[in-house]
Amino acid sequence: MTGAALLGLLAALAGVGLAFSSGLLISRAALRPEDFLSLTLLVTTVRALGLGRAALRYAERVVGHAEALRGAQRLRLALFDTVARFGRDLLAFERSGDVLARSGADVDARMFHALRVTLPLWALVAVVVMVVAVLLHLDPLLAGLAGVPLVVAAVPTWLARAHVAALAREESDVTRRHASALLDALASSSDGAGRVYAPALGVMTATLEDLSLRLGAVAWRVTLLRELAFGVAVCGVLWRGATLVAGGEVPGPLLAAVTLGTAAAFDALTPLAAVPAASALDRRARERAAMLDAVQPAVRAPAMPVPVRGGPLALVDVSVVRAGRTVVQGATVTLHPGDRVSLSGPSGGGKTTLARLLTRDVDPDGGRVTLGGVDLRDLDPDAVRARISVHEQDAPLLDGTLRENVLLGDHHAPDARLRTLLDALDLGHLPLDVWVGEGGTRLSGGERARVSVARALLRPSEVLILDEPTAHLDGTTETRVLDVIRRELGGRTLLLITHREAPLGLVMRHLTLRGGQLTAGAAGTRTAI
Ligand SMILES: Nc1ncnc2c1ncn2[C@@H]1O[C@H](COP(=O)(O)OP(=O)(O)OP(=O)(O)O)[C@@H](O)[C@H]1O
Repeated sequence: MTGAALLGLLAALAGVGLAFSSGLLISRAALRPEDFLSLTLLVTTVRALGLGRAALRYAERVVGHAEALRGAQRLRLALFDTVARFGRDLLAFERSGDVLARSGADVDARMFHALRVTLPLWALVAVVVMVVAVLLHLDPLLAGLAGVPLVVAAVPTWLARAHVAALAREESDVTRRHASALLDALASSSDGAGRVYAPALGVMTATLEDLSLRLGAVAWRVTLLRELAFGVAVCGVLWRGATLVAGGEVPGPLLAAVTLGTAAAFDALTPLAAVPAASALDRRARERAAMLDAVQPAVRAPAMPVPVRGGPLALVDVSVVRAGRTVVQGATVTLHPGDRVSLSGPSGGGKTTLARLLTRDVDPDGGRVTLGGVDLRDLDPDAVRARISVHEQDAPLLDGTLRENVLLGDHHAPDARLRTLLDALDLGHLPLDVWVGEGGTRLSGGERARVSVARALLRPSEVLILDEPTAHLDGTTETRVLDVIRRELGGRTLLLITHREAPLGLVMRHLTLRGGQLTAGAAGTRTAI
């Protein structure tokens, strides 16, 4: 049992003890106020239990939440490790609403399991045992009249557990689907597609309302039966206690004590109502975690990685099949350190896929991708990626300031360096502190791309992969950006993916990917430098 559970259990027992001793004190004080010494002892007991119960509750909350937060930290780190395995492909496996639910509701369900499930069950057992043991000492019938309703009051919760668990699981599933659909609707609201989601969101909202009403209906029935059991127990104890007092078998002051003690014991039943739902959500969260663990990401790190030693990056007879279609077939090319190569070809022809082979975001279905002659599959993917700086086609930006986004390239870059680079990229009108919005939505497509290019250029790396860095730009700005790339490149290897004419002086070789075939030289008027 955890420290918090032990404290909670003691607090529950202290609550019953407090009611019992208070009843005793009130009756004693009323019947024999002159018996000062025994009253002093009772007053002290009541005070000790009152303060003790508050202190125990407080300590249980502090210790319990500290334990839960430590558990949440472990769970979140494990979750980040799991989702990080998917790299940039995460959203091909998980919808963003699901990722949100995993890091919110699922972690909550698992971290509070001990407080919401284990503790209430232990506390109830301890309280029932204590009350029955004390009352048995006085009279078996008295013990039965208090103990039986206490146990019976727990039965409706027990009987309703499967129903409540099913409703809670459905509620959590619908909430997750609702979050996913809402995020999709928000993400696509600019082209009106959000309206497509409205009917489905309406249905899910209605389902959630219905589920909440059905859970409420179960809760009030369980509460009503618990209160009935409470009434039966208190009346029964009063009746039997009064009979015993009248017969002289039990001293009068004990009547108030056992009645109040029995009433207080019912407090232990209150948290029980939440146990089936909490337990079901914990199980659901564990199942979902196990399912995600079982999914194989596109790439896996080797158990014993070979140390990365640099050298040429090469594709050796590489083939890639995506969605049943061969997008790269038998591609062979070597990028020597300092090479500057452009890659063009029709849309959907596999250029980005080829770049992702080099960063090991995907593995080839045939052939090998090597760094310094070693297959990337034998290297630590993080170490490989640390050597490569990438500007992705859709230029994803994080919700934050311009400075925060560019600093992702190099955390130590001073403001002056950022400013010079951004000014050179024609972004002088954007202050470093400007908020770029979620995904960079407060910037234009061309501005977003240039921020992403700045970040890639800033990153200390040996290889630079720029996937259509000038796709959104007018001719003048494009020339400017290509000049900056040329200046900032230094001796780095460059792979420039472009649909446009690769600029003279920037690249040394042209590659074309067409119909899955990678060929040297480009169609049309290109001139190799
Ligand atoms: N994660 C994925 N799962 C399945 N298929 C994919 C995935 N990513 C890309 N594809 C498919 O692979 C093919 C090549 O895509 P890729 O993005 O490499 O093309 P591209 O040449 O870069 O295109 P563009 O010039 O339009 O950017 C496409 O048919 C695409 O649908």
